[in-house]
Amino acid sequence: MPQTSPEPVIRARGLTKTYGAFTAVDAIDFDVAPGESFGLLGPNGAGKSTTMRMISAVSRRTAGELSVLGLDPETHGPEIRSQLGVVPQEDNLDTELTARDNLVLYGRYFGLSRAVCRERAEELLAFAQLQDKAGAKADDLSGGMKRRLTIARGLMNTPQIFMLDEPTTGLDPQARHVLWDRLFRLKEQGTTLVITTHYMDEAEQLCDRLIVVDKGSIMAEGSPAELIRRYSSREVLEVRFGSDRNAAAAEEVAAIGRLAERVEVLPDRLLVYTPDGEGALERVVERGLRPTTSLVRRSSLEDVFLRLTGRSLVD
Ligand SMILES: Nc1ncnc2c1ncn2[C@@H]1O[C@H](COP(=O)(O)OP(=O)(O)OP(=O)(O)O)[C@@H](O)[C@H]1O
Repeated sequence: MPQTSPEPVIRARGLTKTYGAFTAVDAIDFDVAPGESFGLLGPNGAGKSTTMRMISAVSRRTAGELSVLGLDPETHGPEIRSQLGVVPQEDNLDTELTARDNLVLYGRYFGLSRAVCRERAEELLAFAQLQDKAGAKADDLSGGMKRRLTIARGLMNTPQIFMLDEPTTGLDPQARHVLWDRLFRLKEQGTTLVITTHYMDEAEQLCDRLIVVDKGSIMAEGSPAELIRRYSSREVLEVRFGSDRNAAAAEEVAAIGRLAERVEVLPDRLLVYTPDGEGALERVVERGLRPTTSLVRRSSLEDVFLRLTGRSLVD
């Protein structure tokens, strides 16, 4: 029997948003399958939040088609919003309320009974590892805890699609890992996740598939591994020669035959894209070039972004 792919839970065709003469989202096409963890990866201003707001039925599209759970956000905003969980870029908790009351009150907005809200709040406090903070004012929680509480709050209505705008921006590495672990659990439970991020490692950790967006357009689409395969080499040799020597060294490195698929010159180092980083380093050294430091690593989404846009995504 031919395999039929499931109906997408989000379908965008020619989706566009303009603000006056400025085009923030420029005719983008994408589908999100049920249970998928889908990412929008791009720098600040790429149009990620604007796209999220159109999906969440809080901002109207200017042109194109958009369907969320089979419904048009233009005409079915309330129905769509009741099925979505939303974690905005900035935490907007009620700072004077306790962690528990933030959850209960939010559940009440969705028309859930007080008893259901209380039960669900306890479950989600446990999920967010905040049981011992249940009675603490939201304002007194750390940044990572506030973020976990915002995530718990977004799950109060047991959403079919969970939308997270830059979930870990501003958090320290440990807090980010705790949060990734929680999101990974949701993914395992089959919740569809839509995540925007400008962190490559976050996209690699959490997303089954992603679109790389820049200036309102989609530059590439695929799984992290596919994108790396398609747009980068297997390994990258990073060499530094000192800032005044990098450009000259780049020409010499590029001149070494069959050494590299591509050489990128960054202000502080050269990136040599090659199937064999150690071998490439040996040949650089054989040529009498003496880098001050060298490092061989696997290609990452950062390399994909650099290839696609000519710019580095790191702020
Ligand atoms: N209400 C608005 N009026 C005018 N321009 C806007 C408005 N909202 C967003 N923009 C512009 O649209 C572009 C895309 O913004 P958007 O917030 O979607 O980007 P982003 O990729 O989410 O980046 P960030 O992570 O900084 O939010 C930006 O140039 C932004 O200044």
